[in-house]
Amino acid sequence: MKPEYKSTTGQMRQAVSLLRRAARPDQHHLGWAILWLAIAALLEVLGPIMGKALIDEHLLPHHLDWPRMAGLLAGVVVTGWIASGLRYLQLVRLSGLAMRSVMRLREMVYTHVLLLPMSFFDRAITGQLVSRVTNDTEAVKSLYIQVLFVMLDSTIVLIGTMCAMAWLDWRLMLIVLALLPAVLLIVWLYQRWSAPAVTRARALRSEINGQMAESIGGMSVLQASNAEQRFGQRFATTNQDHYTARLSELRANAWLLRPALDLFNIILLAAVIFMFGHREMTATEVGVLYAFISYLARVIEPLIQITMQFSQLQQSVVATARVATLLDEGAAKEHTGHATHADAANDSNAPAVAIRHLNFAYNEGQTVLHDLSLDIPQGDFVGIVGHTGSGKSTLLSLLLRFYPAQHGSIMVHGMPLDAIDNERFRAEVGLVPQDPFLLAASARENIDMGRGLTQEQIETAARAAHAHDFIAALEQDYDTPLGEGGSRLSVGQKQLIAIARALAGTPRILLLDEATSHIDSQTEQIVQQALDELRGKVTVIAIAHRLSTIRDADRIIVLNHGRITETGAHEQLMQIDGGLYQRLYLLQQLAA
Ligand SMILES: Nc1ncnc2c1ncn2[C@@H]1O[C@H](COP(=O)(O)OP(=O)(O)OP(=O)(O)O)[C@@H](O)[C@H]1O
Repeated sequence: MKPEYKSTTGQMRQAVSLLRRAARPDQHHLGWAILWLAIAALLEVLGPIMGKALIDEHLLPHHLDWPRMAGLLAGVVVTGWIASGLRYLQLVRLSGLAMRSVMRLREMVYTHVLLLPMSFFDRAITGQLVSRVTNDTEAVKSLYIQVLFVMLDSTIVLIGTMCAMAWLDWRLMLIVLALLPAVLLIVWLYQRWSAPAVTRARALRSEINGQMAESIGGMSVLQASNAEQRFGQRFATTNQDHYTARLSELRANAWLLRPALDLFNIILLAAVIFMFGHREMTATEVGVLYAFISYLARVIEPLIQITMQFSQLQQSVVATARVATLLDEGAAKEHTGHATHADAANDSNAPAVAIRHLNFAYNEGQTVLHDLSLDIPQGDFVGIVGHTGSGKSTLLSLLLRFYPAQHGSIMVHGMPLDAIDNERFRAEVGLVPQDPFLLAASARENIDMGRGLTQEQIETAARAAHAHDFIAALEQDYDTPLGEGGSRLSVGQKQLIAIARALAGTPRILLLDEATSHIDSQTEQIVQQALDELRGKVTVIAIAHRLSTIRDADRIIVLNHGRITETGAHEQLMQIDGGLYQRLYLLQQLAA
């Protein structure tokens, strides 16, 4: 995934639409928050008006009406106090909204990632993806608090204060208003200056996560190839770039934003005092001056608040836009075909797999499979062999619907692959991958994989895979935690668990992608025995590098540069003088 440098407006639009989506169930809170914040702003605006009344009507004319004076003074204090209380409560309300929205957003992102097509993961970098789900969604929370609370609150206070100023002296208010566009100019300049740095800093942080995850994941290879220094240097460069990007962001803040706003504050005060200086001060104008100066702070402060949030706001908008981009990434085609298990089961004469004129390329112009046609009868054991890169795993990926074929067709039990609904398809076809993927969970959970299977189903599958005995010997048998990636098992045992997992779904077709490549001959025999017991009941399609494992297959398919060059049983293929299979087999015999 490359960092996307979209326009700020584009990012903002993306971010806002995502925020609205995530906050939809909490929308009513927003209405209430606006109402209470408006009431708080009104109360706050009342303070200087009461202060003005105290000065103009009592202090200057020495009209010492103590009860009314005490009332006005208490009014100034109490309105300010209630306004703060209301504002605090709205902050709590909006923070709750923010956290619930982030929770929803995380769920949305994770569920979406689970549905992405395999082609997406060919490009994706794990660390960056994890960063989207965790860091970026967390940054969205700041966006809620900033946009919803600070911005909303500050805008309401600003509007209230301007109205109160207009009521006191509209000409003075106009002067203040005329000067406000200067703030917008400052903010615009700041944004232009700092936006590229903000985007860059985020992208680099993601890159840092990516590098960390990659290095930790491949630590044994990294250390064994003495690459620590090189990786350390690469990391240091990215880290330095990140530091530089953050620094230019801070520079924009320190050199432009803060000084410009302070200067603006002084200009505004000077303008108001200058206007008063040019007028004949009457006694009543002292109160107005007091109220005006009080209000000026209430104009400047929200403006500073709004502008000071921009740096955080930009970071959050960038993060939110990246989450939105991930959510826009097309999910894998939802297969909702009506061809169910029952339909397929009825067609008992149809081949388990029928492939016609299949062509496939990962990237345009680089065809990996060329015009493949093939029938695999139900219950057959078929081996697929060929050189590295000949397209064996690709063929399996297409049978598993991980990628759509560009030309040609694949039928499973007489049904076009696309027409079978997802759930049935996954139940029908089991996979034992080359590298068994084990969760940091118990043996039971690893076989079950969230399918809600009974203990009996799990045990039957484990027995069929010859995994029951070693699982039963673990201290908590099926409930024993297997460690991260199944670290407490041998490679062969992991493979047997993976076979048990595939068998537990009672598939009618079992795909094995070099399932015996990492295991010793003894374990291989166990796997072989397990597969032999499935013969006739399940259609087995096995990719094999070690040809001894498919020697007894009903049919062996030899792939060469994405084309089927030979097919037949072992004996038949051995008859083809100079044939690829014969050469591969003899080579392996020699090596043994
Ligand atoms: N995700 C991918 N994106 C682009 N090209 C790919 C991808 N996976 C495989 N290829 C290419 O497709 C070709 C066939 O690869 P494939 O993995 O199917 O071969 P294979 O016969 O299974 O090899 P091996 O025996 O080494 O596993 C290779 O040239 C490979 O580089």
